[in-house]
Amino acid sequence: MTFTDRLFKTVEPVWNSYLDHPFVKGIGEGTLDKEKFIHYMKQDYVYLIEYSRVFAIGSTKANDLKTMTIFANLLHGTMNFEMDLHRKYAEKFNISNEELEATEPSAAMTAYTSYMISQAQLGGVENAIAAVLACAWSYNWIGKKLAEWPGALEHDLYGNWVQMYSSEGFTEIAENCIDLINDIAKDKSEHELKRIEDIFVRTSYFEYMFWEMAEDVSMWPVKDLAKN
Ligand SMILES: Cc1ncc(CO)c(N)n1
Repeated sequence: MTFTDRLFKTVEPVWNSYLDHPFVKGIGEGTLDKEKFIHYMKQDYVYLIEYSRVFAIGSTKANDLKTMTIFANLLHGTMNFEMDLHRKYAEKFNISNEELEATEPSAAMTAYTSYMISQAQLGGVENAIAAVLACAWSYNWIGKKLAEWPGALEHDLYGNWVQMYSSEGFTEIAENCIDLINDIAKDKSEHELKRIEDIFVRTSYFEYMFWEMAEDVSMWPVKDLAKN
């Protein structure tokens, strides 16, 4: 059993709950309210900007050129392949790239990305890959599941989302992350593996929180008291 086999067994119930989530089901069934999707895409764009920083930290923490290059390629793939999806959706919704980039961050987006960045900064390269793994892997896992749902790939609004996350290009990003953490885990003690596993579990919880934020179109759990 690989380390990622162990990780999947740990989080499988959490990941299965993504497929039951109304937002994810709405994408797969093509029934999602467009306004909820617009909120999600804007939050996800600024999420990916912060998430990209974790790949940059991973390159910094890498102990060899091969690993440094893997993180640099993942950074490039996220900024120039995955984020094009959001820019194309924004164009469809008449949202400029500048407006997209200036999206006000929600509490869930802030908490999730702050956790990933802090974990990556607090540890070695194993923390950086552990921090990003649930993100890339769970989306590819969801994308491939939804691709089997009738009409999901062809839906005129949400089909592109399912196509992206089930695509060969994104599968390569996810598999690069999986291969990297399995390689790094080879010489780690059980204590270290448990610590890395905890980061993966918490980021899997954060993924669910992000779906909740999208479904509820939420920002912060307090009124905008700071805004006069
Ligand atoms: C919140 C979130 N998790 C994972 C991915 C996949 O990169 C994404 N785009 N957004």
